[in-house]
Amino acid sequence: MTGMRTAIGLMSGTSMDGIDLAFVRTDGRDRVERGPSHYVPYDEGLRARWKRALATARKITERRQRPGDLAESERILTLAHAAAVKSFLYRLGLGPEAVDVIGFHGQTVLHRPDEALTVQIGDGPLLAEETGIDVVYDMRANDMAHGGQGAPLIPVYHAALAANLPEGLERPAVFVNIGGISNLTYTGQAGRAEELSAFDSGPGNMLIDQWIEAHTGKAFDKGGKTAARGRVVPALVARYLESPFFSGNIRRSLDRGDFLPPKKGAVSLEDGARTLAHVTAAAILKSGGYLPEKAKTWIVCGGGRLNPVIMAEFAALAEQAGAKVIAAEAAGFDGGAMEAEAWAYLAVRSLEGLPLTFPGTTGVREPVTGGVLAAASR
Ligand SMILES: Nc1ncnc2c1ncn2[C@@H]1O[C@H](COP(=O)(O)OP(=O)(O)OP(=O)(O)O)[C@@H](O)[C@H]1O
Ligand SMILES: CC(=O)N[C@H]1[C@@H]2OC[C@@H](O2)[C@@H](O)[C@@H]1O[C@H](C)C(=O)O
Repeated sequence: MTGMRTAIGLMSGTSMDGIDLAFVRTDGRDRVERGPSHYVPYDEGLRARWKRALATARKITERRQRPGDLAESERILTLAHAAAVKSFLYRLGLGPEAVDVIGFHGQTVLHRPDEALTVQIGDGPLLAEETGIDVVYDMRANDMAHGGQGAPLIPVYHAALAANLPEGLERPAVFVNIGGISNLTYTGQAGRAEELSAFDSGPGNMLIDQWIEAHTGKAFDKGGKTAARGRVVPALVARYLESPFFSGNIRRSLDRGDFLPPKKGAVSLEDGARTLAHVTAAAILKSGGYLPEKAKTWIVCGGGRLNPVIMAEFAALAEQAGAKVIAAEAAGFDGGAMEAEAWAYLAVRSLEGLPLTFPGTTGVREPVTGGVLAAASR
């Protein structure tokens, strides 16, 4: 029988708000025991640094290039992750020997699937040295080398979770992550990886975040309070939904720069926030039309589930389509930790040489494994 391993997954997503950590015991197949999770927010200085890194990274033409101060940012990001791992272990009363492997996502600073170019800053060997734990990192590269779009990678973890969906939940159930960007996973009737159908579905919170920050200096619309005071501006919604991304072409994954917030002054702060919350929900429904079957239940994870206006807009649109929207917690999962859990699971799959991606997830030619191992010297 294949053994279980303990892993910590680390996710610094496109919202660039902080580091999610999760502890998982798994065989990298269908056995998954979810453990505790933790979150370490970035301070304003770091968030500003990652934003500058996105601009600097536009110069990159080959994924190993680190123009300007990107190498320094990579080191700072890695050390922030090492500190987060140490504080997580300290809280759990564990030492590094209790963990077999870390799954390290790093920070995406550039994603151009059409040019087979995806760049995550994050120094795996440095993280292994700092923590004393083996690290699997750079999990998107091998997929791209085999014709995939390098994202999304979470679907194979959704497939493992789908094996344990609660009774009474109407199928098909589709996982939706509403992070900076949103993405969908249809796991198929049997929850088998070969039946997976997954792709990015549109802007998640990133437009709302940028809109709120430009007007108020705050990082996001906490509790959807600003959006709740506004109204939907249909002409603005139409402009977003007319994007060729929604017309069923071949793009399965998005970059932060693929959608931009409205120009300041185009509409009021409140109407902008409300309209963008509607766009987030409408984009999911629109992209959901390309799944093999219509969703009956949408299981929402990611920070967007904490924005009641996004959730209300989504629930209303889903109801018109005969479906229900529930937060991941209502299905027994942790909607905040799911991506970090996935990175722990993927790291174990990588060690096992199991595929991370499939034709139905990233468009890769055939199922491929991925990730690079940086061994710790213990
Ligand atoms: N209490 C809240 N009220 C409203 N919105 C919230 C709340 N908490 C988090 N969010 C939103 O969720 C975002 C963070 O979501 P999440 O951590 O899932 O994104 P991510 O993992 O960085 O992105 P991705 O999944 O695209 O990589 C925040 O930037 C904010 O927009
Ligand atoms: C290139 C990149 O970092 N993509 C992210 C982003 O954030 C959400 C969506 O776009 C998803 O495709 C992906 O992250 C998740 C964790 C994934 O790969 O499954």
